[in-house]
Amino acid sequence: MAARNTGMEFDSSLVENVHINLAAIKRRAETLGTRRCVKKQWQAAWLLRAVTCIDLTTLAGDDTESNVSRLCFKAKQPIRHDLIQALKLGDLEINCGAVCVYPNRVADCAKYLKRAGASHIPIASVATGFPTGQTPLKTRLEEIRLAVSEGASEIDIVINRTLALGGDWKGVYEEVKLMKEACGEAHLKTILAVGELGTLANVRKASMACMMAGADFIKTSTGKEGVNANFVVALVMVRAIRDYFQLTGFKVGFKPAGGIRSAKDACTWLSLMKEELGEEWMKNDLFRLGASSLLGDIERQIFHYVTGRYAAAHELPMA
Ligand SMILES: O=C[C@H](O)COP(=O)(O)O
Repeated sequence: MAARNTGMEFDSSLVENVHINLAAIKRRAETLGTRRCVKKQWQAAWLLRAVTCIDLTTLAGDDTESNVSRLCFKAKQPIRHDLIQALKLGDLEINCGAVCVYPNRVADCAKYLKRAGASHIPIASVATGFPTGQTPLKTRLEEIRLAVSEGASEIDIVINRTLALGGDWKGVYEEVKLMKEACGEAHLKTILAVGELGTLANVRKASMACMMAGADFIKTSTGKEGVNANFVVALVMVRAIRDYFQLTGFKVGFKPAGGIRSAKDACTWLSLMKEELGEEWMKNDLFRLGASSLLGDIERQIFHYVTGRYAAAHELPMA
């Protein structure tokens, strides 16, 4: 992880008079989506990089010890050993960036990552009444402390959209600051839930309020809203990260999440990070892809790269 963002005093000028040039942002986003972003000879390397940036996620009501244990073993060995060898990478160990679960499943992750010899893989827990955040502040803070005590080293909180939609950015800042304190040594990712913020100006303001309060990452979505990660909101968020860095010297990470399912998209996300923030933001201490169903397509593409054909169902045991 990059050096932690210790935040700053609330500065209202950073959340006032925000104007977003929607047409220009959309034009820029279209250039990301349409052109080839990675040369063929680099595709496998980019896909492996993307794997190391995945927060391998399961956030379902029917999560059990058994599917969480599979998730942990998959995070430890996301790409088959023979494919790694076919890429002439020898015994290179590739792990996912983290596993991401509900607080009640954190202890399972700690148990199975240990059993897999992979206790170095961070456990990210969603918290604070994920996905809606509609529980009392005291409960939300307690949930963070509980997840940390069970073994989470990264906490993905949801911001208070009621405060955000009412324009109370100081209120958002103060809650996130308390959440940062509750995290202790754990890294704080703040989920903006962009699909519920109404405007891109609010996305920019929410990004700034969270970073001022000490967010180590800003994350687009819970994966449960109607609108998930997309390149338009991402551009607003990564440019806020750039401005915050210029202002404070703190490097805040970015995590698009929700609906990211294709290997091609994973490369486009990496390309966005490279072009907007530089190569430093293409590594997993400053970039994560929150995804429950992306790894399968990446495996399929790597299989294709190695063998020249697409995998049959039985050839790629999915998580
Ligand atoms: O934080 C991660 C998201 O909940 C994952 O969303 P997804 O299931 O659409 O990949």
